[in-house]
Amino acid sequence: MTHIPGIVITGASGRMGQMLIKTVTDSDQARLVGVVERKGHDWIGQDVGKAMGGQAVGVTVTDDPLEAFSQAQAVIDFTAPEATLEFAALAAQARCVHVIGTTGMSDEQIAALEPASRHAVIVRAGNMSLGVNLLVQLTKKVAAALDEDFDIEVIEGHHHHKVDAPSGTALMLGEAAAEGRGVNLADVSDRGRDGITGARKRGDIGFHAIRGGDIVGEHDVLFAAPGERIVLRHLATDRAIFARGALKAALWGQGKAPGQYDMVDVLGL
Ligand SMILES: NC(=O)C1=CN([C@@H]2O[C@H](COP(=O)(O)OP(=O)(O)OC[C@H]3O[C@@H](n4cnc5c(N)ncnc54)[C@H](O)[C@@H]3O)[C@@H](O)[C@H]2O)C=CC1
Ligand SMILES: O=C(O)C1=N[C@H](C(=O)O)C[C@H](O)C1
Repeated sequence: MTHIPGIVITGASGRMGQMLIKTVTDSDQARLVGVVERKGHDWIGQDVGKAMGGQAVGVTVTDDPLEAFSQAQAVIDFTAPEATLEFAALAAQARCVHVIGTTGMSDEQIAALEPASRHAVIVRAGNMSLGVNLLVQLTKKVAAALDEDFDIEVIEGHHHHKVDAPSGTALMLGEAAAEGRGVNLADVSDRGRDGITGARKRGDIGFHAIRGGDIVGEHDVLFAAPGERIVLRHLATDRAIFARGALKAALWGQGKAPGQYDMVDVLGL
């Protein structure tokens, strides 16, 4: 009989947490074995199906991540940077695949994942959807084909609850554009202009963030030259695309060598 991996979802009550719980419980390729919320949350101790307003699913929400991880083969984590760092150490201790969707991590926080990745598989991406990861590849290609006559701007839109900007996806797209051009993103990044900024610097990659209503996630990469413009666009209309990608990553990571991977590895793009 094929082994069906047990999955823990962190940030159970969040927008992505609830979508992930639904995706895993609906799947016949994985089992939901644990759900974690932060200490003091009113879901702790409740059956997560009931807490979500539906039928009981036989999994109780806990604030003890290590206890939950020790029953599992993978942890899917869409929470917040500090929580994700704590979960990385615990997932490594439990030898679970750690799928990280959390965005807004600083360079130092990303570097701090390294010790955990010596003991366990980490799959991290600012966007787990097939469409965006394909767009990343296209952005790299287009940027490599065009010279600096084409100004590159990344424009993103999200719901009014989002706490980080630019989005993780915008940064992935900016990195891809910089890589295609053969430059360092840090050297050319220009974020959110305001005031008398002076004329646009040739070669810069600009970032702009819109926040409003219930926008799930929208990303444009604009290549603008005198006389013509190219726009590469991804529109997310359903968070299920991120949850499906994350579950795919959790299954893909089973039996892989410890290390850090991304969705390009998972999807073979
Ligand atoms: N990579 C991707 O494809 C995607 C990434 N995201 C990212 O996922 C993250 C979460 O997004 P949302 O679900 O919209 O946010 P949210 O605010 O709805 O949910 C976050 C959840 O994490 C929980 N949490 C925070 N600290 C915790 C801790 N120490 N222990 C346990 N739980 C903790 C909160 O209580 C909350 O339930 C964000 O960083 C967002 O940018 C969101 C969608 C797609
Ligand atoms: O916070 C969100 O909602 C999203 N976050 C990710 C990001 O920062 O790019 C992915 C997606 O766009 C939704």
